[in-house]
Amino acid sequence: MTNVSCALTIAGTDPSGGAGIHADLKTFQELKCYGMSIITSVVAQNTTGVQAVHHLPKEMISQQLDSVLSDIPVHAFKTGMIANIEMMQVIKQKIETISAPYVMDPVMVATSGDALIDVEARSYLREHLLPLTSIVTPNIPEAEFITGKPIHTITDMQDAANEIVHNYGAGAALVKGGHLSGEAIDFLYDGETMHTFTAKRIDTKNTHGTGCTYSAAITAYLSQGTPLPKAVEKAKYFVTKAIERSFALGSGNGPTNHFAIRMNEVEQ
Ligand SMILES: Nc1ncnc2c1ncn2[C@@H]1O[C@H](COP(=O)(O)OP(=O)(O)OP(=O)(O)O)[C@@H](O)[C@H]1O
Ligand SMILES: Cc1ncc(CO)c(N)n1
Repeated sequence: MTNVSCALTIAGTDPSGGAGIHADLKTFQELKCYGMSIITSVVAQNTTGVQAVHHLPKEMISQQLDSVLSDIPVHAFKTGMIANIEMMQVIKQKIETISAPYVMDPVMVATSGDALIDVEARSYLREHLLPLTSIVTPNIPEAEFITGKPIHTITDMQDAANEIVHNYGAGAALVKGGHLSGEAIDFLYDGETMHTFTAKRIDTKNTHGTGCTYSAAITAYLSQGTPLPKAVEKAKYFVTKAIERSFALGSGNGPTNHFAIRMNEVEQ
């Protein structure tokens, strides 16, 4: 027996290394988890956008899940890009058997603006997967889709978090303010308390994969037994450092820096 924490991500790929499965595994590694991954779609993308997408057959997604679940414990897991309803149905069936925290990043559109999931799959995600979550981490446009209401203010964000838990059945909702101006404020509503996480806004265009990195960090901390609000607090610190020290790589939105905290430690 070993006491390592095992974290699993179910998501699409990013060959340029900044988002999706790649961001998730790098984050798991930095936060000292044993990382595992189920690939849903192979995405040809980079810092400028998405060039092509190839979806894996649902049978292959199912088989990857069987390979992991029949062999290795999962202490927390996350989902990211799940492109269509067929995939969602298979994933739903499998994850219902996992008794570990479930973090959903309700990925719909990439930082570049490219759509990553079918329009009709958005509603399936909301109706069938959201009620299974321990926490969902929508950005503003995703929270607007889930609630069907526009979000312009901090009060709108808090109302959305509340509604996503009470009306749509999420275990908890973290509504992220990356798309608003001013401080980078996120609200976590866990069914009882509205928690606020604030960081200074960093003046950078290098935000490719911030949502993936943040939700992967939450998953990592939950897999290690950290309680939810503390897991989000620590993940917010991690993602803020990763943005602060992001890489000016590529000609579009550069990637976050998954070893920013380690670099800090080295320099101090
Ligand atoms: N410029 C910034 N400075 C500081 N924090 C930021 C900045 N942009 C985003 N954040 C923070 O990064 C985290 C991810 O939020 P964001 O809203 O960007 O997610 P997202 O849109 O899902 O990401 P992605 O671009 O990967 O889809 C949140 O904690 C948000 O507050
Ligand atoms: C595979 C994948 N998942 C999520 C995002 C959102 O950043 C992305 N760009 N690519």
